[in-house]
Amino acid sequence: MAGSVASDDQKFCLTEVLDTFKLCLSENKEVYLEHYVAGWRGLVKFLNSLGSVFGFISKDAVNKIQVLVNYLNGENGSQYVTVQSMVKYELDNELVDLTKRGSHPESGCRTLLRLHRALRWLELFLERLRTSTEDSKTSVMCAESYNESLALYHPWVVRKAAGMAFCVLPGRPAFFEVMNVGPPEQVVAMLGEALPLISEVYQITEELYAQHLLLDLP
Ligand SMILES: CCCCCCCC/C=C\CCCCCCCC(=O)N[C@@H](COP(=O)(O)O)[C@H](O)/C=C/CCCCCCCCCCCCC
Repeated sequence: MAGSVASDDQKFCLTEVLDTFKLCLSENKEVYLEHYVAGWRGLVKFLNSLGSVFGFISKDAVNKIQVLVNYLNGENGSQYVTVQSMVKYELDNELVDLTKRGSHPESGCRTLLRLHRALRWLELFLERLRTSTEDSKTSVMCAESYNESLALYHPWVVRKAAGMAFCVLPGRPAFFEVMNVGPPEQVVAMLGEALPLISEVYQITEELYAQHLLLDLP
């Protein structure tokens, strides 16, 4: 099975990812960047356990996570505690390329936007997984979710490569096993718990970006 090659510290566990997404929201519904990137790190572990064909996707996600981690650990790290404070800081200090790529090609705002769009893919995919039946195909669920979300922002060549990678996704039983939660009923229950959290983080970020006209950052 694809997941068995992962060493223990690299082994994915959906429960851990769920825990990080639980920590993402502050009392006043701000999104903590530290936990947001930790959630993505957990998901990348899962992706890596599916094999090297997903390497180009994993690499892009890791690069983007690293950009945000560098901001968090950098001299202005206190401005990057929440997505809300990051947006305010970068906009107030003109650190975002708003219409075309220029002197800030890797702003926190545009980098997070790419992961934010991927979070929508995740939400759609997990909902399909949750409501799927034993004979549902993960490749089809993944492709449909991708076409409704991330694909809208990707050029043909990326869409093509992603489509080819989806074809080698393991079937639903093996996929559920890699999720490392337990029997299918437990996976479905866990997904039911995870989805509202992921949706809330997505919605809050979406509204913040819409309010500041940041949804189309180059
Ligand atoms: C809970 C268990 C089940 C779900 C586990 C899912 C694990 C997924 C982990 C990571 C997902 C990858 C996130 C990819 C972020 C892509 C960001 C992006 O759009 N990047 C493109 C644009 O970047 P810039 O050029 O503007 O800097 C970049 O061009 C992308 C390149 C790579 C291709 C991205 C394809 C994304 C497909 C997402 C589906 C992943 C398939 C996972 C299969 C389970």
